[in-house]
Amino acid sequence: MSESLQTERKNATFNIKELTDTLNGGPEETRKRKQIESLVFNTPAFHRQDRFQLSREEIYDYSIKVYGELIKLCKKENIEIRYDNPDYVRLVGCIPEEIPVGLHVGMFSSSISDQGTEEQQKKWIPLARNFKIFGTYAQTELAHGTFVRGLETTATYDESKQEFILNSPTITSTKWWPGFLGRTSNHAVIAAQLYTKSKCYGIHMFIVQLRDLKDHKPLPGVTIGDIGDKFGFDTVDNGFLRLDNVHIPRENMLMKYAKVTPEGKYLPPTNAKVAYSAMTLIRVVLVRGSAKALASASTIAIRYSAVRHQTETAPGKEPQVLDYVTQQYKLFPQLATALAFGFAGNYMIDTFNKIHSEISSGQLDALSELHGISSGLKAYTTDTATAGIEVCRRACGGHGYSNACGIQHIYANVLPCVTLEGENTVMYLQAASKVISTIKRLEQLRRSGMDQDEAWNTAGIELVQAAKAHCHYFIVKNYLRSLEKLNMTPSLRKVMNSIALLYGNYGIDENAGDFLESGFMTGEQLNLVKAKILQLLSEVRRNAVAVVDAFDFDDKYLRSILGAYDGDVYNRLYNWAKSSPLNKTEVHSSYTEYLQQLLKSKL
Ligand SMILES: CC/C=C\C/C=C\C/C=C\CCCC(=O)SCCNC(=O)CCNC(=O)[C@H](O)C(C)(C)COP(=O)(O)OP(=O)(O)OC[C@H]1O[C@@H](n2cnc3c(N)ncnc32)[C@H](O)[C@@H]1OP(=O)(O)O
Ligand SMILES: Cc1cc2nc3c(=O)[nH]c(=O)nc-3n(C[C@H](O)[C@H](O)[C@H](O)COP(=O)(O)OP(=O)(O)OC[C@H]3O[C@@H](n4cnc5c(N)ncnc54)[C@H](O)[C@@H]3O)c2cc1C
Repeated sequence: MSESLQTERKNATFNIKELTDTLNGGPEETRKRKQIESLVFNTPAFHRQDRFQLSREEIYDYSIKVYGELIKLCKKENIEIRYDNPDYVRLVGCIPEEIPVGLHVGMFSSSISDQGTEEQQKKWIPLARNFKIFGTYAQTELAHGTFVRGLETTATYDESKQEFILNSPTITSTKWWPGFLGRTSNHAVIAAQLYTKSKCYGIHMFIVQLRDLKDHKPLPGVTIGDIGDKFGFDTVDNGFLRLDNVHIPRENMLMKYAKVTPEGKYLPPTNAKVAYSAMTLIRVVLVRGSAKALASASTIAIRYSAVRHQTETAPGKEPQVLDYVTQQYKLFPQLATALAFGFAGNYMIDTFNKIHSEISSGQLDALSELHGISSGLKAYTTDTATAGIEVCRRACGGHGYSNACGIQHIYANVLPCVTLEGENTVMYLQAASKVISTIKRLEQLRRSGMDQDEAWNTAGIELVQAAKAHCHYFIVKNYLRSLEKLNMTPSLRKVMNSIALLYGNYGIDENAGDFLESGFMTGEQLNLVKAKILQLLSEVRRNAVAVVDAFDFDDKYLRSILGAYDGDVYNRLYNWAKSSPLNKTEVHSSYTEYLQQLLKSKL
């Protein structure tokens, strides 16, 4: 155990277990979480030492193995695989890889349970829940992702056969990006333009079988594959799909809201956007996912900064890097942001569950409001978390650039979330639409309108800024309100208040221009904010390691040599480097193949 970390933990002014229980929702929740996590951490199949030395194909193969192990484990422990089952969420939450079950449960199954009729749910949900079929959610196409109404895949109703015929009419209509589509899934919920009696009724969702259940071969009319290597998400076979006259029964259209009768008559839903429900769920999940990712990166960087000593500040005295105010200014706001986003994630899940049950009973009034706040928070938290994770990585210096740091994989897994489930700029504009549309509606009542689209496009930058400010304000307010509601001992509350105040003041300092421009604050007041930040950094310093310990991330989850609990960084780093495949032999074969000839040649 690193002496520095031991000292940090001894100096803490609060009880670490109390904070862990507070963040988990109580000691019983902590016990349940640790019990569930031990199932994963004690199953060797979930952990490969050489995971980051595998080829793309080996990594995919490994992810499918983990998929199978997870399903077996859930069956053995009688844990129902549902995104709204807390034990399942705990279990899948401690597996750091993106694995096929995410899309199958989080989008394929949830689309059917949210938008399928009773009969459709009775037929498909048991098949999905018992993994008799593997599904994904195929909406995005080669040329359209954001503009859902512009998707080109067609589903044309043939009343003589009471079937829909699905087609990819153009190269640009090729489904492109859906996770686990390329090699894994044998079914998909597919978004397509619905045609009946030669009229188009817009985007609707259809269950389509893609592969034979006996030999997994693509069915007739289905062309399918992986889209190739990506920046990250290397366990995921994001795929492409083309459909050539693929016939499905009428009953495969998800018809809880919109319907097509056997005679081909279209019956519209009360709110067409209910078809987008699966996206809203994932946006909600991504808020909490961003918090967890930033908390992981903060844990690694803060522990490492407590272990790392660098540069003499007095003869013979090399301080911990964490004692530099610049290092504190890098890392402590990330720690504060991770906590703030965690509380925002809890709020989002609670709000989603409340509105989701209303929607399930047919009350769709709050659908648009849920969409606005989930879109805005998804954009704001994923943007901020990806930037903050990179700050944490850079704060680790040279070793932060080694895969032994562990932050790279966190970053690579969170980075696509600024795009998937709604490109963030467009998502901000969904939050701004609520704010600005009310103001514009008032303006339009008082005077004749201008060209709305031109005004909207011209004001796009301010709209995004308005949405960001709205989200930031919401997160600060929710953070403080959440702390007020929590029972904490005075020692813990003092620490948590300092961190929350740091988050608020840091946010003002980072956006000083807005506060000055709006006249909300003067330069002198902003100087007070900067002074407050310095004071708060020194307050947080003493407890920073203890606070990240309270996140209670197992070393097997963090997979970080720099951020391991015991802080034995240098020995581990040396052994990790020696185990690199490149060091298998004393002399690499490239010497005899190439270098030796070079040395001998007369060049
Ligand atoms: C359990 C979790 C497991 C795993 C999670 C981890 C990782 C997941 C990994 C990968 C998953 C990735 C999956 C995907 O990426 S799926 C594809 C995602 N694609 C998108 O997000 C597309 C983004 N675009 C849109 O959502 C829409 O096009 C739009 C930008 C919102 C515009 O929609 P459009 O139909 O054109 O709307 P308008 O005609 O402009 O009308 C606006 C009107 O509609 C309301 N609205 C829009 N969307 C929704 C919605 N989802 N819910 C409710 N209401 C919605 C909007 O508020 C507005 O209402 P008004 O009252 O103002 O008219
Ligand atoms: C790792 C990963 C996994 C994915 N998984 C799935 C999946 O499982 N299923 C699925 O269906 N899809 C999936 N996607 C696709 C993803 O949902 C889309 O990429 C995303 O919705 C963005 O759409 P796009 O790619 O068309 O981006 P575009 O919209 O083309 O974005 C390009 C640029 O255009 C700008 N822009 C676009 N529209 C506007 C506008 N109206 N106003 C202002 N600016 C605009 C954007 O801000 C952006 O800067 C995945 C993507 C990734 C990266």
